[in-house]
Amino acid sequence: MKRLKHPFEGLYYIITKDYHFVAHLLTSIVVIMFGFMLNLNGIEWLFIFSAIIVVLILEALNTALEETIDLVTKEYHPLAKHVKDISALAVLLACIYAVVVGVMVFIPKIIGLFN
Ligand SMILES: Nc1ncnc2c1ncn2[C@@H]1O[C@H](COP(=O)(O)OP(=O)(O)OP(=O)(O)O)[C@@H](O)[C@H]1O
Repeated sequence: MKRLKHPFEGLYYIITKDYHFVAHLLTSIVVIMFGFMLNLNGIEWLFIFSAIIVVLILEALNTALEETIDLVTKEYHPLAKHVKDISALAVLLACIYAVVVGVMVFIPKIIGLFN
């Protein structure tokens, strides 16, 4: 239980400070609701959950890196820019993966509803 305390403190902090993380969480809840409505199978759930988790993990690491950089310097520094930009790129790549998974899983299901 003691080892869970710190991750939950991190969760509380990121939910209260990072609206991007909250947006990802809310989007995930909507996607999961659609998953139940469209009766996804096991493999489809696996892809959906992997996409959700990858985005949330990378958004959390992105926030941690941003805070680390801000701790080191508030001044403009090219290396600080590189770290933040690369970290943002990692989140963007995860989001692209999530969109591809979402389209490939949900579009055939939605088309199936009309056939
Ligand atoms: N110390 C710095 N030195 C150089 N460039 C910086 C620095 N801090 C931020 N930047 C640039 O500004 C961009 C935005 O940084 P910022 O810390 O505001 O993150 P963000 O993407 O707006 O995330 P959030 O909205 O979660 O804070 C970075 O991607 C980087 O290009």
